[in-house]
Amino acid sequence: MVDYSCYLVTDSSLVHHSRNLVDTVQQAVDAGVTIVQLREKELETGAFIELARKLLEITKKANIPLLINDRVDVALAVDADGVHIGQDDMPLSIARRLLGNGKIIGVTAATIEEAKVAVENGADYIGIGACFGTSTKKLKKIPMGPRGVLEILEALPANAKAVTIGGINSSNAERVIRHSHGSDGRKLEGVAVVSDIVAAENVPEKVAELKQAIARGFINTVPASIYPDELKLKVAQVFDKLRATSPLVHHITNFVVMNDTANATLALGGSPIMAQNIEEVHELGKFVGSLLLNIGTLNNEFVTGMVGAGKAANKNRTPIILDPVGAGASSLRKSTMKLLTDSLDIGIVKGNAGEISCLAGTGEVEMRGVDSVGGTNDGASMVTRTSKLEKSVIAMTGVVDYVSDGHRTYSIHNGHEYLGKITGSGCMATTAIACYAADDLLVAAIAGLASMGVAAEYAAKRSDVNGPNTFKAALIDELHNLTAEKLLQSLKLQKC
Ligand SMILES: Cc1ncc(COP(=O)(O)OP(=O)(O)O)c(N)n1
Ligand SMILES: Cc1nc(C(=O)O)sc1CCOP(=O)(O)O
Repeated sequence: MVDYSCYLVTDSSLVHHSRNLVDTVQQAVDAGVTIVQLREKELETGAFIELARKLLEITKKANIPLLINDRVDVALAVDADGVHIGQDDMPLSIARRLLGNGKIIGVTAATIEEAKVAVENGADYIGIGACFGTSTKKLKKIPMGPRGVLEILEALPANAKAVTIGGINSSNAERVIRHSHGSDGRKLEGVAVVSDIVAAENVPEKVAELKQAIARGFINTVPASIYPDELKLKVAQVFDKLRATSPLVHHITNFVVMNDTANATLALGGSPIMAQNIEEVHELGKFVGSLLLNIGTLNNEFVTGMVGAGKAANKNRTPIILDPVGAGASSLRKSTMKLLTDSLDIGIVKGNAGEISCLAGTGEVEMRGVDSVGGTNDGASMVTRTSKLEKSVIAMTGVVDYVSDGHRTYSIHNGHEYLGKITGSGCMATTAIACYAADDLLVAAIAGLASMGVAAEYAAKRSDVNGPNTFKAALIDELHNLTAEKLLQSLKLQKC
């Protein structure tokens, strides 16, 4: 059985200046890559064969396969373990005739049709790409993201094997593999990586990081169900922990709500930092407990900062909470949401019904500006479906709030109509979720929405509240006055 899980594809033009390609492959193999493909675009045949012989010596000692990119003649000359061919290379049937059945043949596919034809014609595995953008190769098509990879995978027979390639690195490999877990239990065999390994300063460290990320991606545990009373106790526990630890919540958020969300973070017990400049997000990333991305008022600086901070957060395993404000309202917002969900591992997405339906791609709930027009008749199934699709916890706000991790779905029946009469209450709910995100993400999403809902009920009851404006001030006060006991007493939580 071939192990495709950590697949190194070479490119000597990208090798770090401190080594040559042979050293790089030796180090990567020693660190545990499971298969190597020699991919050289500029080498003459003689030099290609010489290099292939050197790499074959390394891979044979480690008992892993060496494949040759495009060049069936070189594979035959050195008796390599097989080839990887693209759509414009030698046809699969001829390559098979020349190499015989004992050799591995991989074929690149960018569409369902290409993948199906390759499998029908006997490809041993499919290289699905490009998953993400890459500077290693000029791409002919827009990257398909993890969702596009899953669509191709699910169209193939259950026993077909596939890896994905294009922009894979140690900070997104876990998400890419996890995202490929299909409804029928199938998944990718692994990920193929060029620059993240060959250009790395420290190859063994990089391969170790990648292997850990890949291993995490393959873990497919179905979480145990939790009864609402047990969950309420967990909410009370995480509230006490929040007050004791005061985690730093990094916001890249819109300027309409920035001040209110910073105050809501402080009132609930977290510590806010608002920073979007790419020059500082990496430095800050080392210290924050969670990263909140809110697309409410977009410009290029915000988007660059979000992607940069998001990648750093994924690398540091810091949870990301996304608020796709008004995602269905314009193409810019929709494409930004797609960019973020495709390129980052998002822990929790919080949105109203319109935003969540836009994320799911169903458009079943319309948007007017940043607001949903109406709701959905079946919020529970909408969040469960979207969570399964996105592999993120989904928190959907409305008259009733719904939270799901794809396996467990709950509804929260707290709040007050004034929440819909002030700007930024949805963004504050996302902030509340981010304050709890150091813990289990399902619990965090419920605790955040519960805190907002219960604080809103206490605020609306106050004698000094006469309308939306006084309510907003009272809401910040009541987030500050919240206690674990109040949450336990007032939280109305149901299992769906
Ligand atoms: C594992 C894997 N998947 C896809 C490719 C791309 O191959 P190809 O289409 O032949 O393009 P080039 O590599 O020749 O640029 C690959 N090499 N490996
Ligand atoms: C060789 C290759 N094939 C692709 C495809 O889409 O078929 S993308 C790609 C380059 C992948 O390089 P990196 O890991 O550095 O992003």
